[in-house]
Amino acid sequence: MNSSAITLQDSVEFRIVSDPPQFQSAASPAAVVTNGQDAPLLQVQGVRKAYGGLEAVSGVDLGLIEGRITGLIGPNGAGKTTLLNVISGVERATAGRIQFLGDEIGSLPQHRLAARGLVRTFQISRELGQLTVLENLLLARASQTGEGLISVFARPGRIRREEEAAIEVARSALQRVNMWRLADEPAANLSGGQKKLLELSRALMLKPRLILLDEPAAGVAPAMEEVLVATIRRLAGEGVNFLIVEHDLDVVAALCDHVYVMAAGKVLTEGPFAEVVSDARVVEAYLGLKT
Ligand SMILES: Nc1ncnc2c1ncn2[C@@H]1O[C@H](COP(=O)(O)OP(=O)(O)OP(=O)(O)O)[C@@H](O)[C@H]1O
Repeated sequence: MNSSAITLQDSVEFRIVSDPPQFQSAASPAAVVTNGQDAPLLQVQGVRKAYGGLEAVSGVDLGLIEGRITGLIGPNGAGKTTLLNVISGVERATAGRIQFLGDEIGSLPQHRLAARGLVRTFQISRELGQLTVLENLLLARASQTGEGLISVFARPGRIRREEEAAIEVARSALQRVNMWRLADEPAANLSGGQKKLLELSRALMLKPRLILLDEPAAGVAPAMEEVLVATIRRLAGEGVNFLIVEHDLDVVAALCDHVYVMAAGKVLTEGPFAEVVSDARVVEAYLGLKT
C-alpha cells in the first residue's frame, strides 16, 4: 500500500476542482442505531474526560452500527486514544453515558467489559515479548477475565482441563490470523506487523463482539499492512465489529465503512471516508488552514 496515495492535501485540491461538500452538522448528536434487535452496538452520548483543567474529550457522541468497521481519525491530541480508553474501561469518563448492546457500561472495569465482548488491544510490552506467542494468548485470557491464581493451586485437576481448553481457544485464535505456525516463537522476535496480528489474536481469545484498535498500522511494513487490512476485513466478515483509531489514511480508506473525525476533544463530522476528508473543517483541523 502506498502511504502517500491519500493525504489531506489531496483533499484540498479535490475541494477546489469539485462541488462543495455537503457538510453535516457537527453539533447534531450521533443517530441512535440498532443491531437488528433492540439495541445499538455501541452508543456514546455526551462523554467528557478531563485531566485537571484540560478537557481531552469534550462531549462526544458516537453511534456504532453492527457489521460496520468504524474509523476514528483526527490530528495529534484530538482525544482519540482518551476516548478509546474511556469506552474500554481503562479510564472513567468525567461525564456522559456509554451503552454497549443496550446496557450501561460507563462504570464497568476493563475485565468486566471484556467478558461482555468489548475488548481493547494493547501493544505487546517488553515483558510480554519474553513469552511465546501462545503464552501471550493464554495470559491475555487469564488476565482479562480476572481469573485468580489461588484457584489454580486449589484445584489443579480442573485447571489442567481448563488449560487444555484455553490452548484450543488460543489455537483457533492464532489460526484466524494465520499465526499458528509462530505459536512457539518469543513475541519479541516477531515483526511489527506480526506483533499487531498477535495483539488481534489476544483480543480474539475473549470472543469479542467489538474490538477497539489503537493505531493498528503504526510500525508495520507496507506488505504486512495489506495482510493486516485483509485480516481485519476477514474478521469483520466473521461478525467481529471494529472501532479503529488510525493515522494512516490509506488504511482508514481501505478498511473503514464509516469514519468519525475528532479535533480538540470534539467530533467534527462523520460519514464515509471520501466525504469526511473533503470537509473543509477536517482539512483545517489537520493543516491548521483557515478556509
Ligand atoms: N493521562 C493524561 N493526563 C493528562 N493529559 C492527558 C492524559 N492523556 C491524554 N492527555 C491529553 O489529552 C489530550 C488528548 O490526548 P489523546 O492522546 O487522547 O489524543 P490523540 O487524539 O489520541 O492523539 P495522538 O493521535 O497524538 O495519539 C492531549 O492534550 C493529551 O496531552
